[in-house]
Amino acid sequence: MEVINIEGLKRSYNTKTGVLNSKTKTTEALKGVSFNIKKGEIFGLLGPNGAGKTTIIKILATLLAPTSGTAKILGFDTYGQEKKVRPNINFIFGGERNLYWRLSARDNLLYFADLYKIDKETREKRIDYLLDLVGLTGRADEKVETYSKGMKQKLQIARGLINNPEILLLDEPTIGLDPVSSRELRNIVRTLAGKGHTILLTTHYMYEAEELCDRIAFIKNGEIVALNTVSELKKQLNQNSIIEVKVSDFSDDDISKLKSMKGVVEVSSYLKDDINNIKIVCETPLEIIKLMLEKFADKKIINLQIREFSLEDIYINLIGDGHV
Ligand SMILES: Nc1ncnc2c1ncn2[C@@H]1O[C@H](COP(=O)(O)OP(=O)(O)OP(=O)(O)O)[C@@H](O)[C@H]1O
Repeated sequence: MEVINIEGLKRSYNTKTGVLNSKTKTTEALKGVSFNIKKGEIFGLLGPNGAGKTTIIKILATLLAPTSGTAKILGFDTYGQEKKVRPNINFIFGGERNLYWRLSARDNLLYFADLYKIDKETREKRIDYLLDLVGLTGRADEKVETYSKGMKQKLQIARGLINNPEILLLDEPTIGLDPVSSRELRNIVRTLAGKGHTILLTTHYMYEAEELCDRIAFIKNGEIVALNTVSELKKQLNQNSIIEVKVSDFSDDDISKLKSMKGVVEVSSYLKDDINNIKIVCETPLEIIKLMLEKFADKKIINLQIREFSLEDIYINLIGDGHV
């Protein structure tokens, strides 16, 4: 069952430039975006700064009107049917400061529960459940100002779940968090999806998207350039493999020799601690390795591995200069 339907979504921003003789500049942040998300899915929006990801989240969150096209949640238009949409959603923008720092976690949640007019009995049970879900039960009655960044972000997640929303919109949920806190948050997101919540998230962390997302849309300059599961995206890229080699005493001439070997598509390298770190994109990795060991028998190969394309390789291929 699809719970989010986006169809031909466009959004422009008009900004005035200059003070005297000011001119209006129009930015087309979304140029006709369409996609659907199924119930219980974790869907990732990936793309460079300014691609339009937050604009999509804001339109879905009923905070921004589209210029044209539609964004629907559970069949209700996020522009025009806001009152039908809002009880079913909630949103969290990474690093936002809309918690009350002088209040405890529990009192913050009580306050937000009040805004949603949640009855007393449900409210208390839900708050206990959410504090437990995000691992804050032990500190629930301490003031938020004494919390670490990770704890505040976990409380944001609890805040975002206070109305038990079917759909949760997360804009860079783990920004600025340490690896342990990020992992804990990812586990919470996974648990939520397991319970049937649908999650749309943006992130600049490729491993996060790779680990969490059922499907990913890459967005660039306000347009979707690819949309699929990670494994399908990898298949679509091409049939090549990557060989990574660490070798000492490798000259520019040797790199040129590598590049001219049959079956080699692309070679890139960088020097660190006097060791050449070489990445070879090729069609037949085993043959290339055999040839390399023959041609460069006098070189000291420290490490050699064949690996599959990562999401980061796909990102660079789609969003960057077309290379990997
Ligand atoms: N309030 C605004 N006024 C004018 N232009 C805006 C406004 N908000 C966003 N834009 C422009 O719209 C485009 C898309 O911005 P958006 O914030 O959606 O990108 P993003 O993909 O979320 O970027 P980031 O990864 O940096 O958060 C950018 O060119 C941005 O400058």
